[in-house]
Amino acid sequence: MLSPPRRWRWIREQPLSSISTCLRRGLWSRHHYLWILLVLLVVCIAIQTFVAHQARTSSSDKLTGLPRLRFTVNKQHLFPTLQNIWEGLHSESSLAVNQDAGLLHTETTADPHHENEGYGKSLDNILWKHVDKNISLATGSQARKVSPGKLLQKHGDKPAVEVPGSSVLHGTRKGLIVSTHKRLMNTPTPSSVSETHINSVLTKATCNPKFHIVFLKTHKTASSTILNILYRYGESRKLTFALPLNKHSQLFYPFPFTSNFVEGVSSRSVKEFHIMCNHMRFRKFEVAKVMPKDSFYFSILRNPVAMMESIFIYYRSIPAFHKARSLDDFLDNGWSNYNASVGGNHYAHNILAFDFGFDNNVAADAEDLEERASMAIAAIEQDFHLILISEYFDESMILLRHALCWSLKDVVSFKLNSRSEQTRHPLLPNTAEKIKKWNALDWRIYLHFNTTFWHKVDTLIGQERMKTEVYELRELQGKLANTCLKDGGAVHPSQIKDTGLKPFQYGAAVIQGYNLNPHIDRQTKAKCQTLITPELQYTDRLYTQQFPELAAKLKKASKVVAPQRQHSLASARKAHHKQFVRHTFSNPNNQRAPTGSLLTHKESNDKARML
Ligand SMILES: Nc1ncnc2c1ncn2[C@@H]1O[C@H](COP(=O)(O)OS(=O)(=O)O)[C@@H](OP(=O)(O)O)[C@H]1O
Repeated sequence: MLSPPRRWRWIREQPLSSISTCLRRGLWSRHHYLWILLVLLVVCIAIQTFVAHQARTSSSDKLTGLPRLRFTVNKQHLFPTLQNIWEGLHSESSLAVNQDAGLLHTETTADPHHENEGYGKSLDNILWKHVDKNISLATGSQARKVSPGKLLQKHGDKPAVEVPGSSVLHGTRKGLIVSTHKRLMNTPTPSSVSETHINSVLTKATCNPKFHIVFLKTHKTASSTILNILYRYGESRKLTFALPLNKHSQLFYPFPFTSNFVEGVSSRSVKEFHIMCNHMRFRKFEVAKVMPKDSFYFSILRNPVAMMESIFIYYRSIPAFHKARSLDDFLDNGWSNYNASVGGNHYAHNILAFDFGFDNNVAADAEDLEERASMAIAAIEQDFHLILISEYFDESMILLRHALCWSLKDVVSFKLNSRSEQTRHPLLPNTAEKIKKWNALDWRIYLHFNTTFWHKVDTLIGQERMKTEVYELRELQGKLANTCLKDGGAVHPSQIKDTGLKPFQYGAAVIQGYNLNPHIDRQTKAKCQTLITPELQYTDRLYTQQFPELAAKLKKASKVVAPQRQHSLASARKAHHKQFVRHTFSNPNNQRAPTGSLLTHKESNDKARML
């Protein structure tokens, strides 16, 4: 062993050419601690670089759908989504939540819907490619251009329908104080989830599109436009609809819904229904017999003031309105003109409450009005995941698309079932107040859900994001109108060239429709046509696709009746319907059915007029 001074000398005397010698020299030099620090520094930098690289890789994995984890980890469990939160909050127990989430996950990977997704997408792509082409053409001066505003009324800052009293309504946009509110605070709603959590969900989330859906189609609330969205979504993905028995257009409204109103239930010919969306008088326990447990329930409400103006024109022929010279005349003599036990009169009084399955006959000064309103609101909160607002249709679509985990393109639409200006009647200043009083139950329900709607917007989406998405949606709709429509907007029914696309006309209303742009190719035309196909024709088509044999039988039956009667189709259905209803309502359990005509306004009329 060399002593330290001799060791330094020996190292210094070694040739510098060798690296090991160099290192040894450094380490054994008097500044060797500096070398140790340098090495530690290099190691630290290397570790940091490695960690940063790993983080980048994993975040890009999340964005691309976690490809590395896909086969081993359930994404839903990694990042709770907006959709999960909605479901979770409405499930009856945490156990149920877990079961449902598991169910959804299994179905999402195993369901033919997902295998078929490409089918729908490829057809959609044809349309969207065409739209994009049109946009680039539209930048040239020759192109027809339609602003989003021409096709759809702008909402948000301005009410969709200017009715006296709408300022009152807009005053309540956020600031509702309904006596029922406190009581309902304990009801779990999506709004009770913290905003921070939701925002983090919105930025990180991946989610699975929902396709088990129940839409309660309320009256005169823009529900036909939503029906069209659901029909298109389902048809392009080959989903199964819970359609009315015997090719009816409605689920035997106004009778309280019963599971055997649905085609394929009694015969057990349909294994699973994906979407239920035709008019019905809601009864949750009966709907639940038909629809999967994890179904998403939603509906739409409209300001009862604007709604009543629409109803008065559309259902002008119901007994309650018969004698009235005007809406004011009816409202001034409401109770003397209105007999609740006469068929069809339910349209005239608290129709929203009626459609949701409640007793609609309550006076504004009734002692139990507040209690009944609270109960109705609590029941709706319990049964429905989301309640949309017609006045804010575009905002509603954004909320819906997030809840269902759908794309923006999935919720584009053209306004359907809209009256021409000539059949709209401006209301006198105090008429709005009279309507609120006459429909006191509906008014309370509407106020409550108008508030929860905006609360959801604030907590789940945020005002800024909502504005951006509404803008994008309107842009898309404008572009779609440029591609699909002749003259870019709705026309008087007499101007509709293709009679198969003419909407059903009823009462004193003139319901507008659309003409297709004649300069589009066949495939694009087929796709555009789905956007403007009215409710009755589309329901007919889906029934024929889903039940070809039954549809053929019904067609044959109607041909037999045809020579005897002009109104062949309606008559055949009427016979089937009467027989069915007699059978169904001879059961004492179904005695809740209201009296009056067995057929609804749409069904009792001559469909041949329109088909
Ligand atoms: N996108 C959009 N935004 C706002 N409002 C809309 C939209 N689509 C339809 N509508 C209006 O909704 C009314 C028709 O409602 P429904 O389709 O539910 O009627 S029906 O009960 O099925 O007959 C009807 O109202 P009125 O025109 O006042 O009668 C339509 O104009």
